[in-house]
Amino acid sequence: MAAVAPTLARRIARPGMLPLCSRPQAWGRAARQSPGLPRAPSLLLTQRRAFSNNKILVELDEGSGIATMKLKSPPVNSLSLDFLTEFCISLEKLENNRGCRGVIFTSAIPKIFSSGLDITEMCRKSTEHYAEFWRAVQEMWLRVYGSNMVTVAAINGSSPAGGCLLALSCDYRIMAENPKFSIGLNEAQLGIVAPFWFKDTFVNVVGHRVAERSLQLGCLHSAPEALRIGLVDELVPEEKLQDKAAAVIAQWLALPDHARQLTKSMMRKLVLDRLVAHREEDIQNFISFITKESIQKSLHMYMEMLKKKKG
Ligand SMILES: CC/C=C\C/C=C\C/C=C\C=C\CC(=O)SCCNC(=O)CCNC(=O)[C@H](O)C(C)(C)COP(=O)(O)OP(=O)(O)OC[C@H]1O[C@@H](n2cnc3c(N)ncnc32)[C@H](O)[C@@H]1OP(=O)(O)O
Repeated sequence: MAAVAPTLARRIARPGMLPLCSRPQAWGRAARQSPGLPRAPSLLLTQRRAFSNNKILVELDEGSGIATMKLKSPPVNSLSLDFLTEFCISLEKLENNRGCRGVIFTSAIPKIFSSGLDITEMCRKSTEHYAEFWRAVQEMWLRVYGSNMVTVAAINGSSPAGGCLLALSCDYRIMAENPKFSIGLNEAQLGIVAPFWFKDTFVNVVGHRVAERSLQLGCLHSAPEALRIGLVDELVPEEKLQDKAAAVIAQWLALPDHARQLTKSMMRKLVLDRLVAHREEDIQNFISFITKESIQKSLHMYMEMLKKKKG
């Protein structure tokens, strides 16, 4: 996979080529297999297929049609260009497998779901690098938010910024009920601004007032608070998280696919179309913003603060 990743990264990045997400997704794609009766995944005698790359483990239960994508990029599952590339490859494989109808995103790293975008990718790099990186961030969001599959985030650790975006892009969020775990779009704390599509996704989940306050203050919400403001849908003990996620997906999959998919598309289309229509402009905005000396200083200070906290 290591050899494949840079090739795909270039494919995502090259403006002349069709981006992966130009393939129709939740909007205009044929429905997946009919669900039949709802079945509890744990009761099925079925085959499990697994594949993995350097950073993501994927297991597909062929009986239930539910896959689990486990993020495994130590130390903190930061969303680097390589990670995002491998993530999109894995998700595309599942999208192309008509037997796969639902995906659970979770982490293989204790206490951390994802630490968000890899800050080192945004520090003192070339314009070309920033363009490639930001296109990959967009691609992840377009793929998850626009997925035809039922998507559930099983949030088994802290999930700031880009990690929170991944969870927000799913159909349902279940978090481990540990008050030490936090989640939110904390960009303002780093001296940066959440892009409009992060904001739109957040508003669609928690509503305008809660989103505005939380974004302006760069809040990281503890798990109980995240439940209170509707940022996550439920809390469960950590050991029950995966079973609960599978049970929720089975429940959603009990409905006819075409009705669920068209409804999802209707709810999300405006927000998705907005980025699709302004993708290049958004990349240019990111580059102008991130190359400002004041922003580079803020990011540098934030990284120093993380290191100090450790030592
Ligand atoms: C007008 C607007 C126009 C356009 C829009 C423009 C710009 C928008 C731009 C960007 C949007 C960005 C969104 C993001 O996702 S930014 C990332 C935000 N993430 C964070 O704030 C998380 C920071 N990390 C933490 O809080 C903690 O590390 C933790 C809670 C995740 C884990 O804590 P631990 O105590 O378990 O671990 P640490 O010792 O803190 O970390 C271990 C190790 O990992 C490094 N690290 C942590 N997070 C990141 C990261 N996100 N990127 C890169 N590296 C990270 C940390 O420094 C440690 O490294 P060392 O071992 O010291 O080398």
